[in-house]
Amino acid sequence: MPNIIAVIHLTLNKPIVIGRNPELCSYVVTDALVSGVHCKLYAVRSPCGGIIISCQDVSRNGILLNGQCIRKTSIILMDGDMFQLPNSLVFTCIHIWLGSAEKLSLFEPTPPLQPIHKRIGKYVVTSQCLGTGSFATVHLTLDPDNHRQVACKSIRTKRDSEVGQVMKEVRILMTLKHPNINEIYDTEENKKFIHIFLQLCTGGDLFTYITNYSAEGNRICEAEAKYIMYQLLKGLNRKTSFSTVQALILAFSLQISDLPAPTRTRKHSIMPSDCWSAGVILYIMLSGSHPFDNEPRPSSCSVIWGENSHQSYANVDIKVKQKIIYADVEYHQDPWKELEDGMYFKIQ
Ligand SMILES: Nc1ncnc2c1ncn2[C@@H]1O[C@H](COP(=O)(O)OP(=O)(O)OP(=O)(O)O)[C@@H](O)[C@H]1O
Repeated sequence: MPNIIAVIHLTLNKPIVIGRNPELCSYVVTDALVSGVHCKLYAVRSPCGGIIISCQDVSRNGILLNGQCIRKTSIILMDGDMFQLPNSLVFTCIHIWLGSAEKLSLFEPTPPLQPIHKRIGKYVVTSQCLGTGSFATVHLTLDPDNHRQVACKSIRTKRDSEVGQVMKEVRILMTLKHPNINEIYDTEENKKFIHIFLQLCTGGDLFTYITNYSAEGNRICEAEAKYIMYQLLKGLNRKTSFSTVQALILAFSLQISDLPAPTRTRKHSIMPSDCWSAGVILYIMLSGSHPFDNEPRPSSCSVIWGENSHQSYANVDIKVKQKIIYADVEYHQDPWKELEDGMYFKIQ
């Protein structure tokens, strides 16, 4: 049984800095191979409702994650993971959620007690699910050759034509290198799946960030919205003619998915559909609500009471589509009256 010399408690949205410099670090380790600021620990809420614990290495000598060397990158720490400062302390990550006992979301992926690993090419794909989208499932993955964790996005394919289309787009995106664009490192294909290995985002998603951490309730202040928007537009400006991308806000390592949008032409340096999506994101950041999708969704009660829930969902979708087509956006209510600068922008 190792000696436990200290326990570091990590609280949501309150980073802990570990290193040798007492003025810059909240947890000081004096060993010679430890850098002034060695690494930073974060706890943020995940889009699925759980908590993401991450460690950003900023050191000269790196850290060991379960015996693997990790350098100058951010990693996600799972329950039971061990990370070690070079020739120094070993930390075991234990997830204890001291918040409400209820599950925060019905869709929270419950990690298996014994994580399973699967080899795909040179990558070790873990059973830890980072999230699911309409077309793909994303798993936490190790890239042993490059000493880093990555995200593996697996898309199930049915037809060869689908594979060709997705791969064409992926190959174009792989040529893009920009600090505000989520990098695609590699791909692997087999008869059933295309696996895309992506830069790992450890800071959660923008929507969860807006709705969980902002002092203004469900929205963020104009200055921060401006800063995030600046980075988003820089990423979009670089990507110009590509149809899907995850713009990455580097400072927070947040990811933003493109929203569905009208058709595009090639006249602008940023595609019209991307401008439209960016406008929607700015609206959400400033107001805390969606400009078009703000109708209440049918509750599960409607199923119990025998109502046709598919029909109710379809009705809401039709209303949302109509609002988009007629640019029916509300600017007269709170908070728009107080947002002087924000009023210069309008989604039309
Ligand atoms: N690079 C990444 N790092 C960490 N988590 C990721 C990464 N990419 C995706 N995820 C997680 O996986 C989820 C699903 O991602 P995916 O790209 O398949 O769908 P989406 O873009 O969120 O949704 P949709 O495809 O339905 O529009 C995301 O919501 C996110 O929580």
